[in-house]
Amino acid sequence: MSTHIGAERGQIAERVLMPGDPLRAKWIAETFLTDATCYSTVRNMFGFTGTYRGVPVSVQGSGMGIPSISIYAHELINDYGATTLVRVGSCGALADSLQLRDVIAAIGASTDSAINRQRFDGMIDYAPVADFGLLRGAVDAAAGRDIDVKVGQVLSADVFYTDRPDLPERLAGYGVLAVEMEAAALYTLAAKFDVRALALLTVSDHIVRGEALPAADRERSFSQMVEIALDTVTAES
Ligand SMILES: O=P(O)(O)O[C@H]1O[C@H](CO)[C@@H](O)[C@H]1O
Ligand SMILES: O=c1cc[nH]c(=O)[nH]1
Repeated sequence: MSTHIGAERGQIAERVLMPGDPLRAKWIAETFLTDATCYSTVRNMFGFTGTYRGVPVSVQGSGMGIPSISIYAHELINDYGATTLVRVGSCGALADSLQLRDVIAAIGASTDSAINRQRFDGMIDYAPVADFGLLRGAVDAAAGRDIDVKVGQVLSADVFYTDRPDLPERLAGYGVLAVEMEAAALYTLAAKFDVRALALLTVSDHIVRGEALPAADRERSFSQMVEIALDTVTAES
């Protein structure tokens, strides 16, 4: 096992879906995968492997925030050989055009995290971006299911209860659709280790309008996003 995942090498598929919520991981495995088995309960950050249309797929909870997803993505890639990581998360909408339950494919992720300032000595504003093949695959998969996926940039915020709500709202004026807390780290680590990553997000609340879905819906109702993710990761097999 690795430091934070209780699986043997070979128990985790090359294709991994990564919800922040470990109970969303359980719901995805039980609802969408065939013959899913749980390979890790360490810290209750559940991981499952099964098949989707005959292709091995794993689902690993990432936890909330950049430090947590960085640990799981690092170990999935370096200890278990994961090559395709698709985050399936929730987000808070900034753009007026977005409605609750809309699905976003994050083409890039701005962040207020210092991870890349540290990495590049504060000299470079690194731009974490999605893998283009996965992004195109997700757009095609959504079209095949008649789902209107919104492609755009998101903010990966370090702080959920921010003292500076003016900053995300200002970013909305620069095309940032929504706020979540992990994509920038996932994209950066995927680039560092030469693997593929994409963040798909479902709008669970609207930050500007003050609308929100309940916790049970965030855990167990984002079927469209999950189906797009599964179609995408299994498209080339
Ligand atoms: O629903 P998940 O995937 O956890 O994603 C979003 O929800 C959490 C905050 O409530 C953060 O992790 C944010 O990125
Ligand atoms: O990070 C997040 C996720 C959902 N909603 C928010 O407002 N922020």
